[in-house]
Amino acid sequence: MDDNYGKNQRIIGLSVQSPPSSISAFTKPLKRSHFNHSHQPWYFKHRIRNLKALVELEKMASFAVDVKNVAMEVMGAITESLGLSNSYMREKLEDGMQVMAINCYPPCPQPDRVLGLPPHTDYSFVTILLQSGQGLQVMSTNEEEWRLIADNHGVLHVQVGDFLEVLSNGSYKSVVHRATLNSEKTRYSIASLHSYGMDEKVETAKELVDEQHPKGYKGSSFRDFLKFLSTNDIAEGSSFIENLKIKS
Ligand SMILES: O=C(O)CCC(=O)C(=O)O
Ligand SMILES: [Fe+2]
Repeated sequence: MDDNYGKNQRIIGLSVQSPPSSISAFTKPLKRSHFNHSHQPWYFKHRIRNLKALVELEKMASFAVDVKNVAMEVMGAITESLGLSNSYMREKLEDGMQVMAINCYPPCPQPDRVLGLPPHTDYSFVTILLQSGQGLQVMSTNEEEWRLIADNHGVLHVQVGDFLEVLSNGSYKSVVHRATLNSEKTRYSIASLHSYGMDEKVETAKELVDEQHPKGYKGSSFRDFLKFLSTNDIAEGSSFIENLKIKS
């Protein structure tokens, strides 16, 4: 069987809201997008050529703004749950980055033999995912089994990423997840990953560090993550969060 059959065809749009300027933007695409970086550049070229595509792009932009608002709300509630204020990271997150990954998984005749996306964690504080059908699986907290996330139409799935594990000093754990395939129909997902700006380091909140809870993670930025990506293969099991852990 062709090894790539049914595998994720990923199209990435990056939105950078603070300098240095962006690779490609979704949140205000008609004003300031430049789709010069994509795993499949033909996609955007094709899409922005006609009016219908522009309308779709506008829908995507408005979805991106809505999702960002959800992420802001969720992160406010999470920092509160950690005993920090609701606005603890509001400004940095507001001015930060939102990466939208649109994933397309064509049907596969032997879905048990191939994965759409291999197990990984996301670098983000939170990832918010919309899926067209089920396929996302998360590793249980005891690391013993994969759990399928139900496909409730239109429901947003919120998932903890590496930066939240760092900020919370390990109270929140970055979720290991993967995408599985099915033999019947193409599945789409839109993942929205939220973080600080390119060079803003995420540090463990000092309020969460004491003698019983020593600082467990090195600080890092989105650029540090990109550097890590350039020399490590996440598909082969390299883990950014493992790399940030301070070994005692
Ligand atoms: O398609 C999915 O269900 C997962 C997507 C994902 O994990 C990602 O884009 O990082
Ligand atoms: Fe992911």
